[in-house]
Amino acid sequence: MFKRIHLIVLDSVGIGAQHDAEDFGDTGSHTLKHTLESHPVELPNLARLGLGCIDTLPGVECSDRPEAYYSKMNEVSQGKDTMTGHWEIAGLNIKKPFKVYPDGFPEALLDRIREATGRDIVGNKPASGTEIIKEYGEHQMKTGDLIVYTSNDPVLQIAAHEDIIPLDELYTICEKVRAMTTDPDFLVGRVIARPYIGNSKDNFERTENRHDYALEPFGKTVLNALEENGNDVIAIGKIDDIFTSSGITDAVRTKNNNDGVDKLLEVMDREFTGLSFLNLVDFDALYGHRRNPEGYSSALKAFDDRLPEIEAKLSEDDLLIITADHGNDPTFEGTDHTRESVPLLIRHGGSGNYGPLRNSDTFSDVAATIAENFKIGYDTHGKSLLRDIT
Ligand SMILES: O=P(O)(O)O[C@H]1O[C@H](CO)[C@@H](O)[C@H]1O
Ligand SMILES: [Mn+2]
Ligand SMILES: [Mn+2]
Repeated sequence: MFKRIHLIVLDSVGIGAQHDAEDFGDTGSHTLKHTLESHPVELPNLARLGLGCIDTLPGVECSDRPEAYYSKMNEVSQGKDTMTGHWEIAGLNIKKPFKVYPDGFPEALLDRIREATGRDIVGNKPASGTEIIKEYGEHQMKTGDLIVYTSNDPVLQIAAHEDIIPLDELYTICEKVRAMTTDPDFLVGRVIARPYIGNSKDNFERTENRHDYALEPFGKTVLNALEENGNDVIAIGKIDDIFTSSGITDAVRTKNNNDGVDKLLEVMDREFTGLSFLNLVDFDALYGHRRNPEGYSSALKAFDDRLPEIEAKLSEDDLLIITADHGNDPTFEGTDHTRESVPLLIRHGGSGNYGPLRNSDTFSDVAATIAENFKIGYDTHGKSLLRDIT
């Protein structure tokens, strides 16, 4: 039994279209391969763990003596968004896809928002967040209207210039809209505050004051089971938002991927028993959705550079699990997530009998592994990998 499990989600770092990718319009997507083909970088530490043995990846050799267990996992849930991916990692199977709004939100909902906020609304369509502020930002600066938009993800996003709609007000508006969008008529997976600054469409820039308002997970997760059992569950980065704090005993905020690794290292220095759970969102938010393979490659390299610092803190009582929540191939058409399998890398502080694990039919194998390790009798459709981890 490991005293602590450190789970890292590399947000959107998929490893190739999974068997049902066609149903999602994502045939042929492959985040890691296409990113590395487009902008080659060396990932010596991920290669050392065995990343290049999971699939053929340009520049990432399959190590003869991998220093981790490796495999890939498929997503069983009917969705490819962040909440669905993380909730499945934590043991749930989301059978009914979240509602999406390809034609914008219904007028009745917009009316409620207008009434509750005293502001009018522009946008109301699927859009890229950087494009929509170019389109409506100057209008917002003149009128104070809210810029509401969505994507292929189940999200209602509100972009607001920080000088026109102060952050406090934007957050209050998002909380109100969150409360309006939990019933089936207007169900939205996440409401997201998207503040930005600048004085014209040529220099608008989004800030790190983004805030996500998710829904409560649809069932009991392994995080809830851990908490009930008296274990620590330390959320780092977006994890607290993704689970609406449910099953989380402590939350640490982060500014970016690099800060996320810093915060994980600090958490690893603490005395605790249970789970640390980190999400590194920059891969997805800054590079995947922006279809920027060069930035994506650099972010992979930056994470790879820092991996030895994390490994150096692993004792024999610590298990490190690295995986992802969906794909977001920066070379693929559109600007949305891609339905992909995800890599799974697992190691502890000692020298294990490292090598391939069976592939997983569901991300919930991670939850089952955590549950078995902490002997908390959590019921999930996932199957534990623990007996193969020596
Ligand atoms: O284009 P931006 O605003 O970055 O939005 C992206 O971020 C959202 C939440 O992760 C996704 O649904 C995607 O639409
Ligand atoms: Mn994600
Ligand atoms: Mn995303």
